[in-house]
Amino acid sequence: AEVSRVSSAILCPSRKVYSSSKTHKFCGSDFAHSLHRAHLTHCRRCWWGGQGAVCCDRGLSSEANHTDANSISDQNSELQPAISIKLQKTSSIPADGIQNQSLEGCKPEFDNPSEKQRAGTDFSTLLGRFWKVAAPYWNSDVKAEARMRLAGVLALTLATTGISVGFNLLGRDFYNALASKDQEQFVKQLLYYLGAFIGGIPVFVTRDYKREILALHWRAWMTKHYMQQYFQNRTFYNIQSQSLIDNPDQRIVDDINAFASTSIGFSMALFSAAIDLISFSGILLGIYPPLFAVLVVYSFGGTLISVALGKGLINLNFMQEKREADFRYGLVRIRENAESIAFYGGEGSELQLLLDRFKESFLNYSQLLLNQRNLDFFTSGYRYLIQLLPAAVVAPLYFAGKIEFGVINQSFSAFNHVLSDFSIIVYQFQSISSFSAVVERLGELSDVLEQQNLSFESSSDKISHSDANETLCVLQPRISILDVKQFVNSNGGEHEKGEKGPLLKIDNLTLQTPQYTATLVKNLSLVVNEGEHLLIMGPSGAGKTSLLRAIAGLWQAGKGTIKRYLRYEKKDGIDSLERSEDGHEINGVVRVVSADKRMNARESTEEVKQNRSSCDASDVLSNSAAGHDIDTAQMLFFLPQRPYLVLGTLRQQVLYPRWHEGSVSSLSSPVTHDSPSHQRHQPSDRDLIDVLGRVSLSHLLKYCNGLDSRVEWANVLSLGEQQRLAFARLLVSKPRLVLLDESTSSLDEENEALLYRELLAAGITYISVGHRSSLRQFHNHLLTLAPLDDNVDCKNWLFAPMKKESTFLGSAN
Ligand SMILES: Nc1ncnc2c1ncn2[C@@H]1O[C@H](COP(=O)(O)OP(=O)(O)OP(=O)(O)O)[C@@H](O)[C@H]1O
Repeated sequence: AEVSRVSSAILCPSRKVYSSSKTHKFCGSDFAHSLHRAHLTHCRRCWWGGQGAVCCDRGLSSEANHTDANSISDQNSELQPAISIKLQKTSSIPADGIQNQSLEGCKPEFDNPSEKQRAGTDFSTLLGRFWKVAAPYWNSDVKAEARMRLAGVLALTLATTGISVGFNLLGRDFYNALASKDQEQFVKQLLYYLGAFIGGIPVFVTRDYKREILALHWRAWMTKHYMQQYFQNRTFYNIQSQSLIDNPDQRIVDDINAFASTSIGFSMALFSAAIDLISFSGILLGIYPPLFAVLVVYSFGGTLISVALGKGLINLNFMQEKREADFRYGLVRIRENAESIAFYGGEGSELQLLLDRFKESFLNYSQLLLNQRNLDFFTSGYRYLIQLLPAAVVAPLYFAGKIEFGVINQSFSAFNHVLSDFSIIVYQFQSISSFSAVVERLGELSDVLEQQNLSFESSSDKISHSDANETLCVLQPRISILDVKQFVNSNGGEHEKGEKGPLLKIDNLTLQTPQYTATLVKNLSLVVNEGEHLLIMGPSGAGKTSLLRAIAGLWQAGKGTIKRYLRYEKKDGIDSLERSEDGHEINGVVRVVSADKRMNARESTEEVKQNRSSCDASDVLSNSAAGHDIDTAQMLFFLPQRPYLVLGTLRQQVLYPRWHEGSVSSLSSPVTHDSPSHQRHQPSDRDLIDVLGRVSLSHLLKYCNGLDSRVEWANVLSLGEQQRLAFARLLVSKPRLVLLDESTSSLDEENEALLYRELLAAGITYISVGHRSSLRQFHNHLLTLAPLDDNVDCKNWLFAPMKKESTFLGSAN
């Protein structure tokens, strides 16, 4: 899409309305994204209006060529020069209309990015997208197998064309025998015909079967490929939290399926059309050359008219897919939140919301049907006229006695073949339009996945695009997250006796929301040592959960460093090449910064490549998602307020998220020191039952018939039970550090104390977020966050040791 359409309004409270005056070759979401990255969306308040509004506060450099005196560039911007782009004042949106629409904070992203791009997808973009989506499979590690299958299908298609030509010749002789009342010849031709059917039909059936099989394998490969990218570097999370595209699930399930089967179908149709054209054109030219000329004029005229009539169908099909997916998603949400809705008595509102969604689908489909009807008026006439056309052209020759009756039938058959080859666009226009929508949706998904993984890997945090004279250059500050590998001593001990090393160091951290729209924490520095538990408090919305997100690596917008000392490596395995400049030795422990995020990204890519090599339909489901930093995830655990319960058995609930690997840390081994990943083992039933007992959930075993019973856990368990189950997971996994986000909020004080005691006993260090003052007694330090005041340039946090008002920790230690 063109930027001038997408960002038709760039609006700011203190400035006027701008739009790009020039067409850029960026699609809408790329552009909007780039603006976000460039910190152009820093305003706290902005005005909205028009289509695809992007609000900005600073960042456009003074190099920008403005036609208005009220320059949009911000001389105070820390980030300039960030972007060089030609701008002009737009008159499309009245200023009054805008100023009446003030919103709290900037809207971070388009509501419906896909919808903003609807206007401008041209044929070459579509073709580019098709190539981008289709090509990887044919160049992948399974390319030899894929190409062999394709060659087989092509050979069968060729064979079926040959058989069709044979039928055509047989038909001519058959009708000639009939017309000349030659019974002997007629019976002979009839037998030939039957023989040809018996020999030919299996070839047609086998071709169709092989074609479907090829499409299935292609789909399997693409599904795995897209899912790997979707899970890599937590892209699924970014897509959701930043609303990058709508309904990725539908794109992965339905669109890939449609893409693979339709691509194969169309390719084969085109291939057989080309062969047919060559074979039957000869026959037709041999019968009567003017007939061929009539056919060419007829089919080209028909194609042009159908393209003109049906051009709106592509967009309508695209939107139909989206509307249907939105409607289905709405219903899924009802199922997931049935109880809350029932408690609220929200049926009426939900019904209305869903009906509104369905209405959108209905209206779009009505429009689609209208367009199809108009196209059908034409295509039906086009189809029926060909019943008469060849006979009308050739009949004078027959009446003049220049050709036999069988030739009329032969010309009719050849005409039909050649015409349907020439008219492939007319006949298939509706399928082509829905296929184009599929290509676009998958192209968008592919762009977003690529962009996410690219931005993750980009070492300079600088993304630039160039387009002829226009250059968009974006600076994107991000928090550095360093995973520091620790090497255990040969005696298994990590530190000198009594020494507690750091688990987490935060250095000068400024944290912002993912689209850089708001700053939540400024210049935070703190250290969490092993066994020193931190409580984070502060008013709602101050950024407590967001800080945990940053520590977990989910949010990286901002600056500063977070170092996590969570990974182990055997000391014997030290590779000198792994040591970075930061590597140094403290108290006999070698600490090496060896696994920052970028390195993980490269490792992940390698892993994905390896996984790709073994991709076939059978292992699509068996292979685990690649590209996740398992070691760190193992050592760092996050417990949200509302635990996520998987669809599975009680055993799987407790072992989540590692049950598929069969590798969790030993329940009997000490947590903090000797737990390199290779020493983990699958906990026994006894271990699991024991751990359920420790979190007061033994009753579940009786109530639901053992560890392997399958129940809709999220519906059956109370929120407090779910929170206790989450603690059971924690005790099984035994991470070094756990982030607890109000994860005991639904529990009574007694159970809360019980769970914290278990954590202490297991030697797990924790960082809790909470509002209840009862939590204080379980922690050594308190971090208090306050909402950030933009007008005051000072830190909004206080980090201090907790007063010894309770003896809980002292007695526990
Ligand atoms: N994905 C997001 N994009 C933009 N802003 C967000 C996003 N998620 C949260 N925020 C905003 O960030 C701010 C901090 O949110 P956070 O969840 O960290 O608050 P909190 O201190 O944990 O609040 P509470 O105590 O109510 O849970 C809020 O103003 C919230 O609206």
